[in-house]
Amino acid sequence: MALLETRNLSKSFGGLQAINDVSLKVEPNTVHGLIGPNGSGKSTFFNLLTGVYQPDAGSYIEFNGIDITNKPAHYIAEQGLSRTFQLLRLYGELSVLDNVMVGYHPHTKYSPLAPFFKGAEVRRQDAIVRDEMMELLEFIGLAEHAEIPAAELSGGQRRLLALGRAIATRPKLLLLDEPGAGLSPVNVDNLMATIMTLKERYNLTIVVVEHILKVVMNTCETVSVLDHGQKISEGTPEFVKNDPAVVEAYLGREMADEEIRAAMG
Ligand SMILES: Nc1ncnc2c1ncn2[C@@H]1O[C@H](COP(=O)(O)OP(=O)(O)OP(=O)(O)O)[C@@H](O)[C@H]1O
Repeated sequence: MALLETRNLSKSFGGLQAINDVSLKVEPNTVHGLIGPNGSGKSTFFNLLTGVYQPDAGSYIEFNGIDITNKPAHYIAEQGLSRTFQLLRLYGELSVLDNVMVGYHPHTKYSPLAPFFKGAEVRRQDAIVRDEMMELLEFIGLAEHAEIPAAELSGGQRRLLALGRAIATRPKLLLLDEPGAGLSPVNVDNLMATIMTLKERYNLTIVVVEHILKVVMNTCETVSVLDHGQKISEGTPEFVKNDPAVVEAYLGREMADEEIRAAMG
């Protein structure tokens, strides 16, 4: 059974059909890419999945066997659907460790005030959470920076931290919104490796929107392509890369032939 399924998903803003009748399935424990030219509807698609936007009538979204159409964002997040943002939202003054602890917080069983009345049980839980979060920081390569304020991290490290914080919420499905944007080529390679490691370690399913097609081609089992809000192609990276409809969609945006080939290469 698919972990996520949309059926006839549509969203219009006034006269503009930003998402047009998109049906797709995301299989569990896969990395699923979502690509398309600028303005093709990728962000809108994420916003529909996470309950930021309400879809048009006739749309249906199912996650983990539950109908999440028109459900509020907090309910959808509680079901285990989590996302990272293009714009980072880190707590700069908090330590790196505290930033991932914040992500974990909904899972702790005691009240947020409990640390002020630390009993033995609370201290025990604190220690367990700390150990788990340190392990997560090890995985994303930030353990040695655990105690410094997040604001002191480099751009690439902050992106890793944002990823770590999303994973700390223990999602079943993680939506990554352009994780590679602004990264150096070396960091892009690290990011790809990190995505794959985290997927295995935390048994995640990942949907990734990414303009750096190398990331999509190297990490995704399946790729869906949007153009003008419609799904125009879907399949393995190899299939999509060679699909004339996809090349056409990018060319239609006046991208030179060599450029698209190089980007997809
Ligand atoms: N809140 C909104 N109100 C009106 N129009 C919107 C809104 N959000 C998105 N749109 C429009 O919907 C279309 C799809 O935009 P969207 O941001 O989803 O595309 P995208 O594929 O994520 O683009 P990019 O790759 O540039 O981030 C665009 O024409 C955009 O202007």
